[in-house]
Amino acid sequence: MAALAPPVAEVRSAVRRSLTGLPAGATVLVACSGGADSLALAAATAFVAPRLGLRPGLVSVDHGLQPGSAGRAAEVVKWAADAGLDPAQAVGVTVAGRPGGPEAAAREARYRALVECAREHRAVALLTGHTRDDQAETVLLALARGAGPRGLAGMPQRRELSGVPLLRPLLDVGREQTRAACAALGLTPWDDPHNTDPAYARARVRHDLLPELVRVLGRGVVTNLARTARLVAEDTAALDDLAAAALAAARVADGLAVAALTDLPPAVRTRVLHAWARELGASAAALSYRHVLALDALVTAWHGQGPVHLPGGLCVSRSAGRLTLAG
Ligand SMILES: Nc1ncnc2c1ncn2[C@@H]1O[C@H](COP(=O)(O)OP(=O)(O)OP(=O)(O)O)[C@@H](O)[C@H]1O
Repeated sequence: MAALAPPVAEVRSAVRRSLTGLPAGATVLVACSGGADSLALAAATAFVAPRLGLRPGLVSVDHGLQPGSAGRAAEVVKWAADAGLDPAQAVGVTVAGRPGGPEAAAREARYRALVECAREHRAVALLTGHTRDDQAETVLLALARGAGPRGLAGMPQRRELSGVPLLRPLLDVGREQTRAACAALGLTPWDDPHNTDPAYARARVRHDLLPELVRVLGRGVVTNLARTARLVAEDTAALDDLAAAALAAARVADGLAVAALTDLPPAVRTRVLHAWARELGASAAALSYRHVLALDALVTAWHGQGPVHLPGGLCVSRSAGRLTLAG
């Protein structure tokens, strides 16, 4: 028997680690674009899942934005069905124009369709092919836009999306490995032209910035950026726990007691205010650093200023030593 190619073994091990412990008999669904990362993931899942008593399936979303996209999704699905993935399904979505550009709209439509599919098939996990290189790019982009620790923490290995667990089994695997795994298995991945289009910041980071960083600082850069994300994520989780306890302690019937907030470290206090604003109904996407700073000024730089306006038409004011929702 031919020896197993190391990249294939590496991708399979990563998938095994991610899927171990899921309930036997359950369906796990791979989100596959046909690109090297998600194709390697799908092939590994087709191999590993049945050995763990799980049922592997695949869904490929056709955004309808490029010529031939429906044919490509159909090819992925045909390959998947032959590889034993069931369901193997293509789903078309309509991408509406919206602020943030077509990429943002496509991502939103894609995740909505993927979650619907996962629900329909009662999947216990939806798997995406994000790699260590994607993580490094995410960290660099977050650093450049001043996103703070929440951005620098990058993508988690696991999160919930509208009640569906989303897993990223390849977050510790390099992109080179997924390409090599596809080659070793005789699979021909599709190369998304968007991934090389310099109009997109991520494509510029991928093709210009990261290779330059590797050239200047050495090959460890990608792994080190991904490790930074993991370390920041741990610290951020600890600060979030402290903030949750501080928020509970600051609550009064109609808002928050300023005296309970004043002496908190800024990193905890701003988290308390962010979490409270979210509770009041401000959407995470619309709530900016500027809003949180304005709330913080009601606590730490109080000179009788007027209310703070938050996204969603919310209005917070300070009176009698409390922050309350006005109106
Ligand atoms: N059209 C799609 N249908 C289904 N899943 C998708 C689609 N596009 C992206 N995904 C999922 O989201 C992940 C990240 O996609 P993205 O395009 O950001 O990265 P990528 O590095 O180009 O990945 P890939 O090489 O798998 O296309 C993919 O690995 C895949 O799991």
